[in-house]
Amino acid sequence: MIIRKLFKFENAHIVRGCSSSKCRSSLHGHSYKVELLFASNFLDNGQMVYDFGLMKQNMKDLIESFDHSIAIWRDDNKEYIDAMKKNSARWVLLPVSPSAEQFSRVIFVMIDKLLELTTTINGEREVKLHSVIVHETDTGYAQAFREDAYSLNMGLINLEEFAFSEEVQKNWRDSNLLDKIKKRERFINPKSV
Ligand SMILES: Nc1nc2c(c(=O)[nH]1)N=C([C@H](O)[C@H](O)COP(=O)(O)OP(=O)(O)OP(=O)(O)O)CN2
Repeated sequence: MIIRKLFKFENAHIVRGCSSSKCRSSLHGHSYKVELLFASNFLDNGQMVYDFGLMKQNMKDLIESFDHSIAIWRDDNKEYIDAMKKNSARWVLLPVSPSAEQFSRVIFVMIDKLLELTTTINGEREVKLHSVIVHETDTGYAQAFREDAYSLNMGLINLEEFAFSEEVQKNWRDSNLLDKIKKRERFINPKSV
């Protein structure tokens, strides 16, 4: 069975090198919709694959990092990167360019790592992240499956190379969220949410 949970955020970016001129040369924003799809052949004590409420903790915080922030590709030109960081309190620096495709891969890797490190306590079994869909507009979206997220053909997504501004980190329930994931520390799901 597959379940899906929708998240939303507002984000600004430039996607260098693409064919659409307005997209590659002007800073612009989108109201993103992100769908996380989880799969399991089992149900938990509440007869659910994975309680949607549990997704609104650290998973939501990771996705909300992009809300009202600027997604910056670390290989963009230094002048642009410095200007974005100087003028926006909320920014996320990524090892890949922020196209819908790369956003779906980035979010896949973040959520997948978090899920892998999470001890579930309500009978959840073999819950896997199936795919991540990122709707950039009402008419265009990208869907990353596991093989896409970890495909070297599309560029390595290494969490070590992510940087979140202080203002972004301040809004995480757990201010060490990313460091804990990087250090592969374990998370235990709350009993009640
Ligand atoms: N495959 C992709 N193509 C494009 C991406 C992308 O991430 N992946 N991104 C863009 C731009 O960010 C652009 O702002 C969105 O482009 P577009 O879909 O053309 O947006 P519109 O709102 O103009 O779409 P309409 O369907 O015409 O309303 C470009 N391409």
